[in-house]
Amino acid sequence: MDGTFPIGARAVDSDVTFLAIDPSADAKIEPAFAVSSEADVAEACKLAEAAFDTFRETDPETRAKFLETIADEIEAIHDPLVARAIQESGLPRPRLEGERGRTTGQLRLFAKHLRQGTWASVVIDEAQPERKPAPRPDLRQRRIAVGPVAVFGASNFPLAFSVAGGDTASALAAGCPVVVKGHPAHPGTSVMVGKAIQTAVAKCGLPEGVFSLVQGPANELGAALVKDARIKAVGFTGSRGGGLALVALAAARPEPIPVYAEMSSVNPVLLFPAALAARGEALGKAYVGSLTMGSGQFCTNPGIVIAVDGPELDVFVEAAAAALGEAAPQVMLTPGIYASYDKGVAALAGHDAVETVARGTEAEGANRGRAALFSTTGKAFVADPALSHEVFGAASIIVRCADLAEVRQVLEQVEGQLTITLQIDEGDYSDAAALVPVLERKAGRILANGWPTGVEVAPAMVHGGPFPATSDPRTTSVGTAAIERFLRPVCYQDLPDALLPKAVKHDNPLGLPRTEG
Ligand SMILES: NC(=O)C1=CN([C@@H]2O[C@H](COP(=O)(O)OP(=O)(O)OC[C@H]3O[C@@H](n4cnc5c(N)ncnc54)[C@H](OP(=O)(O)O)[C@@H]3O)[C@@H](O)[C@H]2O)C=CC1
Ligand SMILES: O=C(O)CCC(=O)C(=O)O
Repeated sequence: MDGTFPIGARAVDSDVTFLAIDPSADAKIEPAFAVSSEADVAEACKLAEAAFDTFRETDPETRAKFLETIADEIEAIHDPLVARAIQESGLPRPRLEGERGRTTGQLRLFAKHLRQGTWASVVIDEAQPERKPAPRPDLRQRRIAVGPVAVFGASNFPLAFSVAGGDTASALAAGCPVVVKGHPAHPGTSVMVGKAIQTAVAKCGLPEGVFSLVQGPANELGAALVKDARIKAVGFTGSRGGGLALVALAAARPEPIPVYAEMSSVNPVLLFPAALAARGEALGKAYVGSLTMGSGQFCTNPGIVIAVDGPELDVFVEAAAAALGEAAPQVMLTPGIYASYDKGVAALAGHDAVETVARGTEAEGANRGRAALFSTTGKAFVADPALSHEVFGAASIIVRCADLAEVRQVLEQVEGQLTITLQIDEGDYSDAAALVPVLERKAGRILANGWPTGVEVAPAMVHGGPFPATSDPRTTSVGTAAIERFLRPVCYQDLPDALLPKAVKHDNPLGLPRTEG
């Protein structure tokens, strides 16, 4: 691996460099990576703009093959890629092996989706020249790519939400050239994947500007990318502060653009009485499994448990406390993320209305997050909105409510969420049904008798939700529906067939599914 980054077909170097940090050893690691300049950002955007009209009009089969070629190229570097990602993220091998599979799997899923063709949403309203009192014109609608897209790699998924992650896969599938701002926590992983995409662009004979990667440790770089007039949409996963900063930058441009930011979620879990009575102990253990997985560094992490107080809840809490008390500390992604976790845990531990129920075992070594379990009352939770804020890591708070009416009150207090989980048995169905309208208002995904971590990449998935889970609740960043963020409709009225794009020509040469009006 060298320290250059791909801009179009070139490998770009610089005298200004930065090093990755191995969070496990708390040490800087070689090699040095070139820091991209604002001129590199401008060059990447210029190439992306130049590539746009050709790339967006490639037929779906060409883009499907391109996505599959990216997946093949990533698979070809599996061993060194996973090894480098382990070093840069502190995440364990099985997790990163799985994440590599998820990354190539979602690229191939988008290839399949492109071949199915529904994404183009072709609608044909044939002309009705004889219609009275006025004839109807011939109207043909399809969706086209919005333009070059900026994607911000996420720190917590160095593969599946990073350079070739869901945002990039969906934007490329839509026909949008992509400029990625790599996360500075994993520059080596980013460069390896970036070069795999660069190779796939060349192998598929596509214009070089279809993909570029910029990276560096200062956020001015990302800001320059969002401000570049050639960028037409942004995909982001990270902090609420970071996401909102990008939303503000995009809105302040002379031409404002959409930012699809996935930010902050505490993913409430509701324990209903019959389920608690039947399997409180098993639920307590399983909850800690979901909470501590990956050191809790998932935006789907179950950060709040809500239940009616009583002896059945005590059984759950005791089982959870016992399991969490044995949880070994795990390396967190970056020293900064570890420090902010520690600060968040200390704030909860010092809160007058919060009891510390259990802590994981003592941490030895740097950047190790010690799991933390807290509890509070429904009343205290409703009185202090700070108790519902995300602490990114393996920390969670159990909210003990007086009755189901207070459960509802607590639920109304929480902000928009990616997920809400119900633990229910048949005896709970009528209580749960009464809450469904609240759940729908609050979350993008409602699940029963499972745990929110481990998002399925599938056509029906919604990985989104009302603010602050995302900046735009109308879409998803996981699953094939993510392509819709990067498409817009165009209507062709009475255009002669010779001028119509293939997608809406009279003889349908691409064989795309059509809705006839
Ligand atoms: N809910 C979730 O899914 C996640 C939440 N987080 C939260 O984010 C915290 C920090 O983690 P991190 O992953 O670094 O997330 P950040 O939001 O800080 O950073 C993500 C990316 O956005 C860029 N960025 C951030 N702020 C700006 C800005 N003002 N202008 C331009 N670019 C910006 C960063 O660049 P640069 O590094 O150069 O600043 C980085 O490339 C965690 O402690 C956690 O609380 C993190 C990951 C996932
Ligand atoms: O739980 C998952 O699989 C996905 C979580 C996620 O999207 C995130 O942490 O950013």
